[in-house]
Amino acid sequence: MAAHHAPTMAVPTDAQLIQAQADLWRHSLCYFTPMALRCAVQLGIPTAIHRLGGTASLSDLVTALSLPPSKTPYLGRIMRLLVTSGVLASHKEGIYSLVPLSYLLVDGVFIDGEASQVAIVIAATSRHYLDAALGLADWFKKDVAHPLPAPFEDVHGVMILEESMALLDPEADKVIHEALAAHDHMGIGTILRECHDLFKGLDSLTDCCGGDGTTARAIVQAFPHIKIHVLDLPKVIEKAPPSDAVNYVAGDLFHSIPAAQAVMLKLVLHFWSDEDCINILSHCKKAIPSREAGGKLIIIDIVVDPSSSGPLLETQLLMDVLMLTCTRGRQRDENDWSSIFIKAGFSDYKIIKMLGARGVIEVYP
Ligand SMILES: C[S@@+](CC[C@H](N)C(=O)[O-])C[C@H]1O[C@@H](n2cnc3c(N)ncnc32)[C@H](O)[C@@H]1O
Repeated sequence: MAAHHAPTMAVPTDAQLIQAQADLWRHSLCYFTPMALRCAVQLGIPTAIHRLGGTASLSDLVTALSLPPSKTPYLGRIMRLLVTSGVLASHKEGIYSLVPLSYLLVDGVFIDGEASQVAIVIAATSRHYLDAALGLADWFKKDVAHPLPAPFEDVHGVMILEESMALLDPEADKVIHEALAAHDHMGIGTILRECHDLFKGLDSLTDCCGGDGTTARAIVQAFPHIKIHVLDLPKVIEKAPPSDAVNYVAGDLFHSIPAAQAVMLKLVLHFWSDEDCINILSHCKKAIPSREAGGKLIIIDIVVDPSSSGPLLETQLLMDVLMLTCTRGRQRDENDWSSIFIKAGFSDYKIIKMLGARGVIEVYP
């Protein structure tokens, strides 16, 4: 018979139990916040508020969005949750306005290029993501041989961002790609303003997995003397807008990376396992000169800061569980980064700046 161990925690007091139950309700139901956000985006609420001059009452919104007037009180309840969770503001009872977050959900918003983040909301709250997350417990119980498929692959039988996903559900695949583009396009303007020295003095740069070249074109606009190569898969390069300013290279980062003084990996490594990252980083090392000759890698990715707390750490951890659920990659803290740099043969690195949840890291051969 199993030995009976005394519980290590004392029975909570009544006050603690009451609080615990309320907390449990919140933790079990807080998925309604992203659902309300999805609803607001699908109805076009941020765009409507913007077009109405920045503030709107419920009846303004019902009219602007051609909703049945009978739905007005129900809409008010969704709006109340969105205000409480910081997605919208309401400085005067019944009047709603945008906050920076909801400004990013206005159609056609332009900040250093197209900046709408609507696709991220739609992809992150899609059935494909939710079904993958619902499969987590079953995935944990399976003892599968390496390479371990992500829960997304386990549930859907296809890999996210691969051709197989496009064949399974072209519409969902399109949404996921749009979300990725929205995610990637944000930020280079800020990086150029906040980390100007990052590119100063470089004569050439390879943007490894540089997508359609949006980032590279922004860099070359700010630093016209830098010769930039953009490496990505042939299917991506084929669709990239023509540009005299950048040299597009269709290829595979596991095979060869165009030589340059610096190689940049922006939002790339979180997608790959440590083993793959070490392989990628070793290829990058071959593409750059010595540290004395100015050789370096520029990595822009989340740097989880376990010593922080609150919403920023929670965001980083949610992004990590997203990676766990949908990819074979992960988000890394400084120790994790340092370990893969050393294993790939680099001698040193420096976190140049943290920009929100992301860090800008220079890695030296
Ligand atoms: C998350 S996106 C990063 C885009 C870009 N760095 C940015 O920040 O805008 C990842 C990119 O990696 C590319 N990619 C995936 N596997 C690749 C491979 N084996 N070789 C080259 N590029 C690859 C994808 O096509 C995609 O454009």
